[in-house]
Amino acid sequence: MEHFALSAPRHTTAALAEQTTVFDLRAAAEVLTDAAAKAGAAIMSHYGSTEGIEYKDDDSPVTRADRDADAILTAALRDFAPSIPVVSEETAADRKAPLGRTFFLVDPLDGTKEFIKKRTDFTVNVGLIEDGFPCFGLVYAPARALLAVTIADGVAIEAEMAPSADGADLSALEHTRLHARAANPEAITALVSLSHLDGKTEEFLKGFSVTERSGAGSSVKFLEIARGNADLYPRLAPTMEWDTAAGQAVLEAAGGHVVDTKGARFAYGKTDAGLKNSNFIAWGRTVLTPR
Ligand SMILES: Nc1ncnc2c1ncn2[C@@H]1O[C@H](COP(=O)(O)O)[C@@H](OP(=O)(O)O)[C@H]1O
Ligand SMILES: [Mg+2]
Repeated sequence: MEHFALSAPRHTTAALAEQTTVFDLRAAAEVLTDAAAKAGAAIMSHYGSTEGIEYKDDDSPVTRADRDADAILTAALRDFAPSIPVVSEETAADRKAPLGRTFFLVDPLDGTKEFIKKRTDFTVNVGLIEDGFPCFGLVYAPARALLAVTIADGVAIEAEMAPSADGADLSALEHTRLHARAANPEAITALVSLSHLDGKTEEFLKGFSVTERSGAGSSVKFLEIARGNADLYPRLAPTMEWDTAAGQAVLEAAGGHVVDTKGARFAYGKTDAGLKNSNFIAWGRTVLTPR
C-alpha cells in the first residue's frame, strides 16, 4: 500500500480549530486520535467484565466501558471545538432538538454486544457532519489496535495503534492510505450485522452474485470495505446516526459510497426522526443494482 505523508502543522487549541471557516480536519484527526487511544484504554480496562451492564429502550446494552469512553471523547471535543454541538449515543437527551449546520456524532462503543461477548469487532466512533453529510470520521477498534481516520478532504488512513491511557500522536504512527476496491460483479464479498441480521437483508443479497459473506459487529464493516477487503454492506435494519457517520466518512474518503434505498448519498441531521437512520447500503468503489 502507498504511504501518505502527514506533514501538516499541528493545531490543537480550540481557538485555532474555530478560526477556520472550513473545518480544520487535520487538527481534528490529531486531537481525536489522541482521545481514541485513551478511550480505547478505558474500554479495554473493562474487557471481559460483566459488571454494570444495563439495557436501553431498544434492548441494546450499555456498559461502564461505553460511559467511560464517552466522557473522554466528549471532553476532548468540548476542549477542541467548544462551540460545535456534540451528539453522543450516551448523552443525547433530546434527539429531536434542532442541530446547526455542523455537529459531531459520537458512538463511544459501537458493537457493545460483541464487546460483552469478548469478540474484537467493536469500535470507537467520531464523525463530523457539515451541511447534512459526514466530512470527518475516526473509527478505532481497540482490541484490533486498528485506527482509521480521515486526515484531509478525500483522504483516509489506517494505522496500527495500541490503546493507551497516555494517548497517542498521529504524526508518529506508521500509516497507509485507505483505498476501497472496485467490485467484480460476479464475485461479491458481502458483510452483514452479526447481531441484527434480518430477512430483508437476506432477500436483498439474493440480487447479487455473493460468493463470500461474513458477519461482523459495529462500524468494522465500513472499515473492511474501506480497506479493500469487501464490496457490500446492506443495512436494512435500524441504526442511529452515530453508528454510521464516522464509518461513512472513512469509507467515502477511501473512494467508497453509502447510499439510501433510492441511491442518494446517505444524509444526517434527521432530528424529525430522532436521529434514527433509514435503510442504507455501503459499497466500495463500485455501486451495483440488483439483477
Ligand atoms: N432497534 C434499534 N433501533 C436503533 N438502533 C439499533 C437498534 N438495534 C440495533 N441498533 C444499532 O445497531 C448497532 C449495532 O450494529 P451492528 O449489529 O452492525 O453491530 C447498535 O450500536 P451499539 O452497539 O453502539 O448500541 C445500535 O445503535
Ligand atoms: Mg452503535
